[in-house]
Amino acid sequence: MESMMMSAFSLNHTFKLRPSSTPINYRPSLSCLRLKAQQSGTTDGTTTDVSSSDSKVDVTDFKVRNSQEEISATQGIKIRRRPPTGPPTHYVGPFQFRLQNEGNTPRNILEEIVWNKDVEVAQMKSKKPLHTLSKVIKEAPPTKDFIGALKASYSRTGMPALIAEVKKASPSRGVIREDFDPVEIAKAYEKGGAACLSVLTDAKYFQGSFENLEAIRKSGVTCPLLCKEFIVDAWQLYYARAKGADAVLLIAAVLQDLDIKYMTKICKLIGLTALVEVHDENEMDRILAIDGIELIGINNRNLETFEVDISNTKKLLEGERGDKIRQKNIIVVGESGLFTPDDVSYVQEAGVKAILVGESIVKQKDPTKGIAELFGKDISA
Ligand SMILES: O=C(O)c1ccccc1NCC(=O)[C@H](O)[C@H](O)COP(=O)(O)O
Repeated sequence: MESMMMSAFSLNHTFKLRPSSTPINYRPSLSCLRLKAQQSGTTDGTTTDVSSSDSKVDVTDFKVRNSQEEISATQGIKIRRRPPTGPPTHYVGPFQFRLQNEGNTPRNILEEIVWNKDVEVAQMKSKKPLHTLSKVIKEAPPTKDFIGALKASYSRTGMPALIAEVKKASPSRGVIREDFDPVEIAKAYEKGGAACLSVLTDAKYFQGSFENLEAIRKSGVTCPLLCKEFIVDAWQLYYARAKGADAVLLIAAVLQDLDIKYMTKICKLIGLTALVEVHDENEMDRILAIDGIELIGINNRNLETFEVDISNTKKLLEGERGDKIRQKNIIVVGESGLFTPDDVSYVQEAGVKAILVGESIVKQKDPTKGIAELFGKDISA
């Protein structure tokens, strides 16, 4: 079973589910590929071309999507990874219309981001297939120790290690910093004592880019870099690594348990640290049940509603969950909505060893000073 799943990531397996006119956002996900291989009777995950009969394809595709929804439901995942009913198309003469309905309209911003990402990744993948990325990665310098940097900073300062976010804009805040120079900001963060940096690479919703990530990596900044993306496909892990990332974000609200399990394995294989992000008790319990997780982020922002509440970090670290985290030696990162030294103390008392901060420091004219203000002291020395 295990080898079959790993082989689903391999390049040589192309899945031809529909004729080429099919919208790309209906390509099967990582998990779909696994199911597909099972359903077509292959034991090694290799391709079965089922395109010879369209109706057979539609039924299989429908079953696969339904199975995925069932798995997500049993895990309490509300985010639908792609539009469940597909975009209905209507033709009037030469014109094609798409009508909005419950099945093809995202329910919230996170769902919208993920649906867009699915399309974007399919396009990027066709331009840079995995074998090309594998070659780049083989030649690339080794990654930097993300967790090591967090631990070293915590020991040095006695305060949560800072993952400082290079963030120009966001869906909840719009443009946060107009005069945005990613390299300058990254250098200012490093000077101010940041242990690691988080670089947003999503263009559509955050005005970020992989060019920013690459530019920061090549600028002489030595902090380990987190590629802050919406990962929906294992290919993105290779892409992030090829572009200079040392760590990636895996969002539990989006990914099923098995995806998280195998993506963290791939991360280890290619030298990346996985920061697994949770927002509620159910997501925390799911992640604590997976072996090998070393770094968990608790997001204080509800990505479906934008509501920010830093007591979320405390809530998820109380009682048995906190005990389990300590037993497993997992480092916890408090994420979002941290603006003052009191906020930092609050999440530190709750049990975090690191914090991920964007808005409050990136919007300061001098982000180096912004860090000192956030901590209430200079943490650079
Ligand atoms: O920031 C948003 O509006 C947002 C919306 C939808 C999905 C993700 C979003 N943000 C990602 C983050 O969690 C933050 O960038 C990060 O934790 C830093 O938060 P902050 O310090 O509040 O800028």
